[in-house]
Amino acid sequence: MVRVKICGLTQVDDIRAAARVGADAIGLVFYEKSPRAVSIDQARKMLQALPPFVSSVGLFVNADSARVEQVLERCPLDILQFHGDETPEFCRRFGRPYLKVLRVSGETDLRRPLDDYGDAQGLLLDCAVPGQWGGSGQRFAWWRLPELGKPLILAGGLQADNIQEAVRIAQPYGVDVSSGVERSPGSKDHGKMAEFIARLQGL
Ligand SMILES: O=C(O)c1ccccc1N[C@@H]1O[C@H](COP(=O)(O)O)[C@@H](O)[C@H]1O
Repeated sequence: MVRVKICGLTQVDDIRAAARVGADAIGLVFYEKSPRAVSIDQARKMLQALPPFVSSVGLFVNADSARVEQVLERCPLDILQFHGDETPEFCRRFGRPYLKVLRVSGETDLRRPLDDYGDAQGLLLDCAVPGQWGGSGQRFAWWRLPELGKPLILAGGLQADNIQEAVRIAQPYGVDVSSGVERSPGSKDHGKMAEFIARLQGL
């Protein structure tokens, strides 16, 4: 079964719903310019509602180390997701499991980034959209991802209607969805979250 992360949650109710419908991980956006950004206080409350065996991921975009440390001091995050131009040195500075995001538009040689970010838990592939860091709802041209000994996670424009095709083509370790399960930016649609996971289970 492909692992699922639902990202960009902003409400305690969304956390409970994501866990109920079977998400393996939830993502909280600590990037102030995102419509899905959460404050540290909001994140703490949401994480308190997280049931066991569901991982929490904190998403950052070119944050400075002090900001990441400040979040980590107050929020018990399991994994960091670096969605900007962070260097390998920066990503490993916190001594926490992390995912590095690569923005791609189609078939890309992943060996170099895998070497550079050799201690990452995995690489997450999102669609390259000029002027946007992520959460764009845009997909890239999927291709069969190679076996390179590191989990590869597919993101970018995923939704219930295309998730089966995406997984059949790319065969990723996991998928990450945000805008495809929303009614408006930052407001998750619980029915769409359930449908997304049901389609994956139907594969
Ligand atoms: O969600 C955001 O607002 C966001 C902002 C900045 C960087 C990344 C962001 N979200 C991540 O982008 C991908 C794709 O999202 P979508 O499913 O196409 O909406 C995903 O990893 C989100 O977590």
